[in-house]
Amino acid sequence: MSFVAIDGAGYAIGNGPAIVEDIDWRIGEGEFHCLVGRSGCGKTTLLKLAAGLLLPTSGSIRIRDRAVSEPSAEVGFVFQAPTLLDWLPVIDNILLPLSLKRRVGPQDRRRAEELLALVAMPGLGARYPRELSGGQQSRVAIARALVTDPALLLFDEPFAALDAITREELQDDLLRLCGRGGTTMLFVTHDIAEAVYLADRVAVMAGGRLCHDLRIDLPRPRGRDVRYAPRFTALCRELRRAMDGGAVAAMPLDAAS
Ligand SMILES: Nc1ncnc2c1ncn2[C@@H]1O[C@H](COP(=O)(O)OP(=O)(O)OP(=O)(O)O)[C@@H](O)[C@H]1O
Repeated sequence: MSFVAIDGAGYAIGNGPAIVEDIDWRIGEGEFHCLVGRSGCGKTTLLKLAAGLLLPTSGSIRIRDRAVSEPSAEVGFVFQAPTLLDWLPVIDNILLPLSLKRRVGPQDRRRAEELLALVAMPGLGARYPRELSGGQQSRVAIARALVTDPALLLFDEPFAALDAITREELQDDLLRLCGRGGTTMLFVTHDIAEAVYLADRVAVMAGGRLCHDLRIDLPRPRGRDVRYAPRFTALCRELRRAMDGGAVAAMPLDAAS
């Protein structure tokens, strides 16, 4: 049994054309998968289906063999914009998913402080979002998504608005978080190099369908030097060709696990 199993999933609005169509995809527990594709090809829609924010109009999406029918604490979502609440200090922004459901206690606060340290912002819990850089706000958004200990974490181009250096630092933070194991990640990006650096597997989407998938065989742990390796460039080139329509390959996307 795969951790995430997407079988023939599609989504259309009313009688309109399908926005995503015939998606078959398997994600093994603890794996990091990326989804790349041009603007408007349906990436966000697929992510929303996995989050239970939309329901498929055909096929099915299952997590741990249970159909996804609504948002749940098991699935965290990191959006393109950090969407922090300006009037709450950082620590309360991180605790928000818990405080919306129940009273938070000292143990929750300790956990939030730990998460802040994990995203390289130790001791900054009393600051307000307006006192943070864009990169720091993104880090807080990641900590907030982790506070419920989700089994699956979904990212919708979370670093798109950041400068290249900050982006690389956040990618390294994310790899460090993955190194802790446990959380399965599905990450949407326009950026091919970002996908290759982060992922165990990358799927390419075009016109609402998955048209190519590639296992990333770069060794882990990955550090900055990997970006200059010939294999890294070759993998980026293959994905670029697929995005240009130059390669169509084996589907469905079956995780080895
Ligand atoms: N609620 C909606 N009503 C009508 N059309 C929609 C709706 N949501 C998405 N679409 C259309 O579906 C297509 C896919 O949208 P989606 O946001 O999933 O693409 P995307 O690949 O994430 O794009 P981007 O990379 O620009 O964020 C787009 O053409 C979009 O206009």
